[in-house]
Amino acid sequence: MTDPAAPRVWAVVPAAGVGRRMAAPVPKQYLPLLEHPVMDWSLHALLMEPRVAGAVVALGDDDNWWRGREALAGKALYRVRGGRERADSVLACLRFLVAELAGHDDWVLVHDAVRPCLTPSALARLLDLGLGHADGALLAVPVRDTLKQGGRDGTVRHTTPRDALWQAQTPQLFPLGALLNALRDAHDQGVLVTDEAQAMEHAGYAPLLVEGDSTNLKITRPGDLPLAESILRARGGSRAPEE
Ligand SMILES: Nc1ccn([C@@H]2O[C@H](COP(=O)(O)OP(=O)(O)OP(=O)(O)O)[C@@H](O)[C@H]2O)c(=O)n1
Ligand SMILES: C[C@](O)(CO)[C@H](O)COP(=O)(O)O
Repeated sequence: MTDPAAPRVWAVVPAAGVGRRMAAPVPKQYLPLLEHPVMDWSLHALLMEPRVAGAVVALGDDDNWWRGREALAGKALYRVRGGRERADSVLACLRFLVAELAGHDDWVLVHDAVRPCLTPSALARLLDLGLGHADGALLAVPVRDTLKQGGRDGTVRHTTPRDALWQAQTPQLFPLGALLNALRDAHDQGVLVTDEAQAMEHAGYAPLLVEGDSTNLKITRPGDLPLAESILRARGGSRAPEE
């Protein structure tokens, strides 16, 4: 039973990329993963969380995943046209929410369509810790490898101290109004942000880092798909996404 006093949370899923680095015949969010499209797993992980009200998905013009879908895991799905950059796709989702669905005090949970291995426990931890933090919060993992700065000639320039470095993941959780303003200002100022937290930082906020786990990988290059499959199989095939 969800807490009636808790803010409403909408999932925002950017899924309009073309997947250049994957070099697959179709954008990677549509590739099969244990007999379901990658993005079904990502959406299912979000929508199974009781505190998530529904999802707005940014899709490309040549999408054929949607096929009139209106729900997944019993929650409402809405679609918008994605933009040139990931940030533009997220902004399109936020504008739709403000115009059509959301209330002023609602929050958004932005999650890459190509992160299919998000666990319910990591998502719950982010919501438990982040919903009370007005600057928002994001899942991240501490950097584990030694980091090298490379030079143009392919040699090491220097080793970067890693003790305070984190690898940002998604979901990233923010108050809807604050994130909309931050992304819109970053766009208007020509600041290309690669995640939502960067836009919020640019606006002067300090999002909370919530430790996730390294299995929440982003499907980016060909080797990532079999890795995601082994992660899901190790969880017992996880809970396959419902229609
Ligand atoms: N204009 C864009 C670019 C990306 N994305 C989405 O943002 C997420 C993370 O982006 P990334 O991994 O970079 O996906 P692509 O942009 O498709 O990959 P590439 O950079 O290799 O082309 C993906 O779910 C992707 O579909 C989006 O909605 N709109
Ligand atoms: C949002 C993100 O997944 C956080 O690590 C990442 O910045 C997306 O980068 P991409 O190049 O758009 O995949």
